[in-house]
Amino acid sequence: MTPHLQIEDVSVTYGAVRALNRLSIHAAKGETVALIGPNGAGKSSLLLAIAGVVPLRSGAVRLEGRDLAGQEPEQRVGLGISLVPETRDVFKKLSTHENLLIGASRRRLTRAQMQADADRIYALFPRLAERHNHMAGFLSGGEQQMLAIGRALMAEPGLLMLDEPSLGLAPVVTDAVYAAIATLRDQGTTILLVEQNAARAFSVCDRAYLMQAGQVIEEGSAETLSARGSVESVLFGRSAPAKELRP
Ligand SMILES: Nc1ncnc2c1ncn2[C@@H]1O[C@H](COP(=O)(O)OP(=O)(O)OP(=O)(O)O)[C@@H](O)[C@H]1O
Repeated sequence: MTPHLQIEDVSVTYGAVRALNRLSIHAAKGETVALIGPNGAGKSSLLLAIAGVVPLRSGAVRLEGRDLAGQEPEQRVGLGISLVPETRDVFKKLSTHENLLIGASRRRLTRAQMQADADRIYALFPRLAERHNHMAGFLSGGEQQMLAIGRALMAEPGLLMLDEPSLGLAPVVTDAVYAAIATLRDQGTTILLVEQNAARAFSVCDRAYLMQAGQVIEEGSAETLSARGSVESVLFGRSAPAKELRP
């Protein structure tokens, strides 16, 4: 069966820096796939390349078999690809609700449809409902992360890419964000999740790739990778008891 997303032999360079080196991964429709690796492994570059924000030096990005070469980032959003970057960009001077509506601006919706979609986001993140009228710039870091995810969801993506969604968040806020990710997974969204917090990623993913220096060095289920102690050696250059990394 054709994978939902297929990355074939992709290389990305920034001048003399090679961020991705002939990397290949795939995700089936509805699968949640984690990308785990240390700083500089190329995780963000991979998401940016899929979103069309950074160009490929070689290789191909395919969505449901279709080569996305030449598709601009906006066109890729139209094809169902949404990226929530590490910077969790929100329009700071607009309200929470306005930020959500902007997320749906490419879809031709009536006001009632837009409100219904926003209500679904509020159900996913009740905290945003409480803050619907607040200016986004005054939200906490965790609320801004929820809003960035909510805005991406308003585009109704088939493929949602999340770059370090737990970064800098308190554990209780991370719990809320991961509960939402689990709900999206259960609803059948294909998710590509970049995390340094392997235990969190393993709590929701079907499969993970371990990345280092722009390449995949191992792939498998959370159980397999935990049992092998692979994550510790990739992230910290050492081996540790597998149970430490179980969620
Ligand atoms: N805009 C850029 N210009 C030059 N080099 C870059 C740029 N962005 C990333 N790099 C380099 O590309 C390599 C991969 O970086 P990337 O941010 O994709 O890794 P990462 O795994 O996401 O790391 P992090 O967790 O720190 O974000 C690194 O060597 C990084 O310094």
